[in-house]
Amino acid sequence: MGSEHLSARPGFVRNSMEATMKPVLQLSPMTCQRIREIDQVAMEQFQMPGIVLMENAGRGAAECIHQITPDGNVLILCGKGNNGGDGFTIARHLQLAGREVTILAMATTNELQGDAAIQAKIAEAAGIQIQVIGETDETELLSAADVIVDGLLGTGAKPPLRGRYAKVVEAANASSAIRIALDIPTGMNGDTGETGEATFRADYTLTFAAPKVGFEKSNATRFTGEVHVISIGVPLKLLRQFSS
Ligand SMILES: NC(=O)C1=CN([C@@H]2O[C@H](COP(=O)(O)OP(=O)(O)OC[C@H]3O[C@@H](n4cnc5c(N)ncnc54)[C@H](OP(=O)(O)O)[C@@H]3O)[C@@H](O)[C@H]2O)[C@H](O)CC1
Ligand SMILES: [K+]
Repeated sequence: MGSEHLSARPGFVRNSMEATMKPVLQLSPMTCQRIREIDQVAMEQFQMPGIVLMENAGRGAAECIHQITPDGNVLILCGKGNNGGDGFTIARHLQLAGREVTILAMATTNELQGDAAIQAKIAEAAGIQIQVIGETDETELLSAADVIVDGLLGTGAKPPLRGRYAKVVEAANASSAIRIALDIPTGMNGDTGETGEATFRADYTLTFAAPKVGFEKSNATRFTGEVHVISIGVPLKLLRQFSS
């Protein structure tokens, strides 16, 4: 059927954004460890490579970011792990949607491992601008951003923030940008909701697979902002195994 017929069909969704599918099953809040078990089961029992989970996470988060902030340039802060890997993935999808995207990476691509390294290499090949901390004036990058995405630390964080992470988080918090955290605001313990002296103060947190139990603790909302759960594309059968 040609596209000219599609739009004639009653109820045709004109804006593809409205067509974004949501899982029929929403998981209850979980600990970081339990979330990481979802990753393991998806890979071991459902043959889903980690890179597929990361691609789903990144594409879903990019669609949400584009809906929340349809305009303005986007600066994505990428840590050394898979939270950073999500950031590299998001950069490609936002660039594809016509957005101006820059990555501020906490490590060089060849210091990365696994799925994060793959996504970083794809982003490099895609010509996405990647600035490495210490080799650029991050203060200028952060103050010029309209939207800042926190892909520094997620469920693998072990407080306190090391090296330049605290300085980057504080500079991001001091900016006038809209701040969006990936999975968990950097500096927050996803299980307890406890926050360190430097914690990313997000307007929105796009969390993967399920909300984190720490988000329910008092004053956590001050750092998570509005929480959106992003699907990582695992089968409904797996979600049912993890729904209490
Ligand atoms: N199932 C899912 O929900 C999926 C989640 N995804 C994303 O993956 C992250 C978890 O990735 P992981 O690599 O396990 O951990 P992080 O990226 O959060 O951080 C680990 C790296 O950060 C360094 N680190 C740890 N603590 C600190 C600190 N306090 N200061 C500085 N650096 C820190 C750590 O270095 P080490 O030397 O300690 O090893 C690591 O380099 C999850 O949050 C999601 O975003 C998948 O993308 C999709 C499926
Ligand atoms: K984060």
